[in-house]
Amino acid sequence: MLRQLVRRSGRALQGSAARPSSYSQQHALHPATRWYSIQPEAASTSKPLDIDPTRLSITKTQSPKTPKDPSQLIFGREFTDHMLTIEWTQTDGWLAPTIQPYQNLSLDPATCVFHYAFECFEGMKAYKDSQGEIRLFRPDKNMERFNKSAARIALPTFSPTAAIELISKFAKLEERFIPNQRGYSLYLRPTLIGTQKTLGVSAPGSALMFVIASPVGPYYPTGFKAVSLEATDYAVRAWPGGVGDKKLGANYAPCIVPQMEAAARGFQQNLWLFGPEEYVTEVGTMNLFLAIKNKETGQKELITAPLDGTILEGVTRDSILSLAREKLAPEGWLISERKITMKQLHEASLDGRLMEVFGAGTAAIVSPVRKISWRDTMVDCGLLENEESGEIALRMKDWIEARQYGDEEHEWSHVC
Ligand SMILES: Cc1ncc(COP(=O)(O)O)c(C=O)c1O
Repeated sequence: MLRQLVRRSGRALQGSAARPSSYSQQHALHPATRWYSIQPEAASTSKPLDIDPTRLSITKTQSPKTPKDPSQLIFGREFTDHMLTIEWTQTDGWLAPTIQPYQNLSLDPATCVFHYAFECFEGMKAYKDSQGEIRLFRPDKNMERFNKSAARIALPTFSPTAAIELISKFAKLEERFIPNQRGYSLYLRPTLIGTQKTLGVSAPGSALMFVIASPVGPYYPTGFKAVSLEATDYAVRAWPGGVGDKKLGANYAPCIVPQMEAAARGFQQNLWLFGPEEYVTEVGTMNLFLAIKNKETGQKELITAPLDGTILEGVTRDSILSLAREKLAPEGWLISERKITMKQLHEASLDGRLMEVFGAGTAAIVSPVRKISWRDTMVDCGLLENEESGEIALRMKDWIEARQYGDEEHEWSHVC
């Protein structure tokens, strides 16, 4: 693959003209962001092409795998037979997409992704409904976030609808890997890397988007298991003006040591706090929700941190907020995107006003929290001893799954 890439990049650098494409003529590149438009050479050539699904070529594997027994699946260890790849060069734009047998990438050691972390990714899922149709859940949100991440690190942006069309074809091709049971799905990992061979620190002149797929089972195979968190006060995941709100690989490696430290003390995840106020931001790789009763009025409030640049704009977070506004607000709940400090959370717990706490993300949908270790205190998050989840987390999981598996026909569900 790399040989092809280098050959194409070489030709591109000699200034070959953009190929005509009816798709590309109809669909302009994703609105050029500030970050995209500062790539000087890209701006000076004829208009590079957007991703064009009509140019897709498919090469099927000669040695198809037998899908693993669903009960044996471990998250992210098993992969399907094929991968979707789309190369990009500064001059030609996005080249013809291919679906080809799953294989190693071969990249020169000087490739910029290895040195300066030109990498961003997405995490999304395809589900099989009761009719056997394959459905993506809110892929438009993932592609919107993918473009924002790419633009921030000078990687090329693309048409979200074109990418969704290709990912849909890819997911459908791999449908035999998606078990026909509730809780199972195909985890899709769109990834974009800078592939230019250079130690110079500059915008990559070539890139590769690839999508791989991994069949996954229920996060909690035997039902919810509430987790315990350790509040991390010695390391910061994200800060205003930083890139913590983008899904860059470079954001994840530095989180592992605090995670390991929490694990060494017996906690499943760490809770990221921010600033001297110790605002509660995210938990591990999930957004965080709290259900609290107001001290004076007793009004129930569902709270999550605001999108101020220090948290990832989770698709699940957005889905929960939307469902809460649709279904909980009429029951009298206040739905808030606002800051809350660890001290306020602790006070609510001591007063018996903290009803429940849960993480939210694509992998688990919701992850109930039993307790949080903070300074020398263990903060109780409102679950009874024999309870593994609060009511809101349970209801959210049911509502979201109904839309993921197409039990409830909804615009969030994209039939492939
Ligand atoms: C840091 C972080 N926060 C939150 C989330 C949840 O986002 P989503 O709901 O889109 O999976 C993720 C998921 O990958 C994440 O990595």
